[in-house]
Amino acid sequence: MSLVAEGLACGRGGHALAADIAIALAPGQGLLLRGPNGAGKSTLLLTLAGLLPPLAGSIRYAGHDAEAGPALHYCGHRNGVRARLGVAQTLDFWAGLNGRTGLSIAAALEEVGLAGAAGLDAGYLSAGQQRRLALARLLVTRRPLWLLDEPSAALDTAGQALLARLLADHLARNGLAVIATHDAIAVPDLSVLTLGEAA
Ligand SMILES: Nc1ncnc2c1ncn2[C@@H]1O[C@H](COP(=O)(O)OP(=O)(O)OP(=O)(O)O)[C@@H](O)[C@H]1O
Repeated sequence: MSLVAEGLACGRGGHALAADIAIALAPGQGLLLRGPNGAGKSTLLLTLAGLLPPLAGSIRYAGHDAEAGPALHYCGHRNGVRARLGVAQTLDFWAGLNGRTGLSIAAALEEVGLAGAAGLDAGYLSAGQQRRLALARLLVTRRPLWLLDEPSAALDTAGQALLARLLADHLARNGLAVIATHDAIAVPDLSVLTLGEAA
């Protein structure tokens, strides 16, 4: 699959935060969104996800087989974790909702370093562990495009290395990714789009 956005403007309440955006991502390519607080990075991700309408321009996802399911994962600031639901149950819920097209629940928890916490209520996880659980959702359902908003928030050094590895593996499988972040992401050859100063 490839992603092409042309002449794209995005904003809130009809007020444009970023305009004239051009994005072209081929299979295996990733894009970092940079820019100060309020520049519109989250707004652009929501627009690419189809959760906000573009104010101008077009977004095309070419070469995706709709019968294979939705093209993208949107992973926002919130982890989507319910305190009283177990860790494995949480992931099982998401896999049931989104499709069991990736790793098993056990394998995904192992991958993100949460195998030992599988039976705990998710509310007992630390902030970084909850973020790891949110990232595990990307693994139990395979989708070609990952839209990630501050994915490294609360992750320790090992968690950031894990995130980089998951991203590199995803891109190596011809996936695509757009990542809004203030942090360094140790994945080679990511392109960068910097949005302007906050109003
Ligand atoms: N529902 C809304 N109505 C009006 N303005 C909004 C709404 N939601 C967000 N905004 C404004 O849009 C601007 C862009 O917000 P956005 O979250 O896209 O920025 P960001 O670049 O992701 O910032 P950060 O680096 O802090 O995450 C902010 O000034 C914010 O206050």
